[in-house]
Amino acid sequence: MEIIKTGMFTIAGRPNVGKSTLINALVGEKIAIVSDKPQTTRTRILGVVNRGDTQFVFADTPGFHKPRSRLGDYMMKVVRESVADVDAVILAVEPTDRVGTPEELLLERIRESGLPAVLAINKIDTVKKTDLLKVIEAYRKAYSFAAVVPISARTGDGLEELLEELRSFTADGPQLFPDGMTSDQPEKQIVAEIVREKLLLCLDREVPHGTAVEVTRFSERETGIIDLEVTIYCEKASHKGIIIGKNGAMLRTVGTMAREEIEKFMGTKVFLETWVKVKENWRDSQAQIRNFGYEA
Ligand SMILES: Nc1nc2c(ncn2[C@@H]2O[C@H](COP(=O)(O)OP(=O)(O)OP(=O)(O)O)[C@@H](O)[C@H]2O)c(=O)[nH]1
Repeated sequence: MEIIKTGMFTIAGRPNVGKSTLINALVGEKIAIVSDKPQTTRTRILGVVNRGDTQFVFADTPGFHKPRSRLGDYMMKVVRESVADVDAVILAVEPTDRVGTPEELLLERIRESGLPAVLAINKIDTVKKTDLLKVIEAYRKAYSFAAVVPISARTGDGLEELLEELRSFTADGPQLFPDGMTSDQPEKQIVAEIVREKLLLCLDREVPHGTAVEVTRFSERETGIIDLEVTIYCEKASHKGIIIGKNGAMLRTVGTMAREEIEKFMGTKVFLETWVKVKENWRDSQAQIRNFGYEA
């Protein structure tokens, strides 16, 4: 069907509320990495969903938090900018009946922007219906939302209802992204993010949060096989040892898990070579941050 309507939406919410899971579930493909550790998402990621005559474009944003380093400053900037230029804001919240400080701050910003806000109460697979009513009531009292939709990004519950609510904020306009394009993320970046996700999964919190991943080689053979070389940068020599692990065991595990997922994503066989390098304090250096694709 020809696309004649488009809408841009931002998904705001505290760290770990499930923004990346939601954007992946809406798009139907993994474009953002997910982990149980907060502050996983570093850059703005766009996800594209076509339904009938409408194209929905979603922007995932880094979790709302207090900056502690330059990378933190940059993430806050992305959050601030992401509420501009959109048709409506989706505020994703945990299914708890107390409006927390991060939510109050986000609502403050949404109010200032004058944009309509749709409340998406996520993770409803973890609460009873009666408790959900209390959550709805607490949020209805706190803000006048254009709509309130209980969802589970994990099971897919409520997602079509969410799209239906968002349809009223779309406007007549040309298709923004071509058919088949589900994200503005270049493949290289998605590959790097998959590796970072596996680091987050396999290592204790402190180590992966100080890492950046760069795809240093990406070439395709005539047979379709893809050769990848990925360099993992960490902040300390001691972290390098942890990432590599005893006899390289940790790096092998991370590499295997990443490769399997990259193969699924690319739809072809992949050879993955991984390197670990120390780059001290990269998080505090503007130039380095830009170098890793987090445009400041
Ligand atoms: N039970 C349940 N868990 C969920 C749901 N959605 C997300 N999660 C889990 O919540 C955790 C955080 O999910 P993410 O999607 O990474 O959260 P985020 O808001 O993008 O996090 P940041 O990148 O830190 O801002 C993961 O462990 C998810 O599996 C849901 O609907 N139900």
